[in-house]
Amino acid sequence: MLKLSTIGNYVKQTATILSSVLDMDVLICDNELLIIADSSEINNCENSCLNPDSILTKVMESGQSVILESRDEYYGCQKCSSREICDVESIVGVPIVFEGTTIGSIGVYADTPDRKRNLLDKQDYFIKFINRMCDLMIGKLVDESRNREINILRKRLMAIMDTMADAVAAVDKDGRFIYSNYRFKELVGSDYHEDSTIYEYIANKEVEKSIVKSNDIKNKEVYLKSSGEEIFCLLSTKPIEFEDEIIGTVFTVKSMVDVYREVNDLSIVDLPTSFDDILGNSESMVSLKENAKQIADSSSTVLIQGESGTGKELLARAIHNFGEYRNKPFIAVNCAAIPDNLLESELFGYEEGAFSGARKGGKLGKFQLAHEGTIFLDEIGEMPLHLQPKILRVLQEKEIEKLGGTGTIPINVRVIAATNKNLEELIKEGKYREDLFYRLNVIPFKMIPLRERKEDIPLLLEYFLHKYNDTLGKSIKGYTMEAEKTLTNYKWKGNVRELQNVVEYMVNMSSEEYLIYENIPLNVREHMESGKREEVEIPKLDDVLKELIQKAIGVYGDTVEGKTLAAKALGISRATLYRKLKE
Ligand SMILES: Nc1ncnc2c1ncn2[C@@H]1O[C@H](COP(=O)(O)OP(=O)(O)OP(=O)(O)O)[C@@H](O)[C@H]1O
Repeated sequence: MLKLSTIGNYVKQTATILSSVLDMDVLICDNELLIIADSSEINNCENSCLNPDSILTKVMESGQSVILESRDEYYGCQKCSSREICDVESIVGVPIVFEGTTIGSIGVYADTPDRKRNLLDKQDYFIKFINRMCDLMIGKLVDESRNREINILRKRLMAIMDTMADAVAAVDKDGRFIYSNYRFKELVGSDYHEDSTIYEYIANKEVEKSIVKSNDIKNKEVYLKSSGEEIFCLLSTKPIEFEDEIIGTVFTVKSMVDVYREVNDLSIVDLPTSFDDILGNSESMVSLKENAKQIADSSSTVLIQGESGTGKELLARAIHNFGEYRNKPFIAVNCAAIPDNLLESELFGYEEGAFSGARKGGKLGKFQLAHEGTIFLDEIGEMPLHLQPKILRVLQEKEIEKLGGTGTIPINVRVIAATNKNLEELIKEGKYREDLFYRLNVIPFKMIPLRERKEDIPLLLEYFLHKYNDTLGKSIKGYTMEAEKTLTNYKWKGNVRELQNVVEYMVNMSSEEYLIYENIPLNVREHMESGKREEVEIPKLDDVLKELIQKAIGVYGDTVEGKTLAAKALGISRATLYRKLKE
């Protein structure tokens, strides 16, 4: 609700003007009877309230103008305590009405017989004039309230803009700043000053076109000047239109590092692999993990070679997550899974209009997305010959060129490549560049196939049994000796991946307490070296008993006391022990 007190000074000026034009005292109060202005010097009762019996109360209640010809007519004056000292002869009271609601009233007081005559003679003129002044006050009040609303809106908008992660700035037709949010000032840094133009921070022909010709820009890669440096950013613009005229442009700028982070957060399933996930206690595996930990922080290129399913990707992820790279992106690209003609744009990205069907705004490549982190190039042996020099260039120059692009983009990524191919053989066959191989093979790792670390198989069998018990809601206790021996001696061509799949199959097939030989998939059973089931020697019970009793006596001694302790340890009575010894 509009309040007269909001424009207190204007109300006072109005009272003064009315008083001097009409040559009478003027009092203006609001609908709570608070006196906002009083022209009489004697009755300067600002901030005080009117008597509820006053004539202006009546005006407010009725919403009509009132003319009091003599104060004797009005009961409020008759019982007024100031009656003796009051010199008011007659009064004109006019309500101040806004949209049907009385928000205050104006009283004009005649304090001499001449003024009274004047007031009464020209009452119509007086009321008209006072009403006109009321209209002016209402107009002022509406303006004031609109200004307040605009200010509130502006403040809200600025608060919203300042919480935005993107840097936003609005400029006029000359590129001069009208507004820039907190992030924009932060990005530009100490160079920023309000009375500058956008051209001082982004020197780019398209930016000029966007302002002058009101062209939209969508995700254009540009350099933004920031505290004496240049930051690589993504820019979008939108013209500001008002009454069919372009009056400026809004710039939205994102630092490329933020863009990569956002895209990665949204699109990459981060598997928090650690070295503990790489199972294996064999000497070869322990030393491989130790060496890998050693180089986890290094920016040098790593090449992991090994048969399929030996854990190359697992190792790459563990290296990334172990060291300083762990909070940066890990981007995996399977070079064999992407068709040759798409691989280049996938790796390096493309500019808008690079080819027919290219997306508006272009596309970021995997190398850019991996900026400051690790790119895992799986199946690097499948890299087509024509792309090999481009990979070599990233490794050597640390920059990429987008498809259809004109300039180069600096890239800071650690490359981990993996292959199950013999790259040296490929070089001999002319299918692989020797220089690329040596550039990749800076820190080499060779994954050990399962058949060369058979001692790790029981551990893996145990681990995957637990895993699939959990997944499939079963509680199988273990493997029969026959099943375990068969699985341990099998030549795992598909390595851990194959073993894992076999255990999953067996857990699915079993309805017993233990996984048995018959649960093993047929193809594994058929490919056993001997072509028949593994023989498991079962010792005679009496022989086992004999061995255990001899062991216990060996530990506790062949005395009466020793035999008592041995019987206890074996969980049998002393009498049984003596009987067995006798037998
Ligand atoms: N040492 C290991 N401990 C536990 N799981 C492993 C181990 N090695 C491999 N695995 C598992 O085997 C599967 C295959 O592993 P991964 O993809 O890392 O192998 P790879 O050598 O990269 O295979 P490819 O050459 O086919 O890409 C995954 O499910 C992985 O978790």
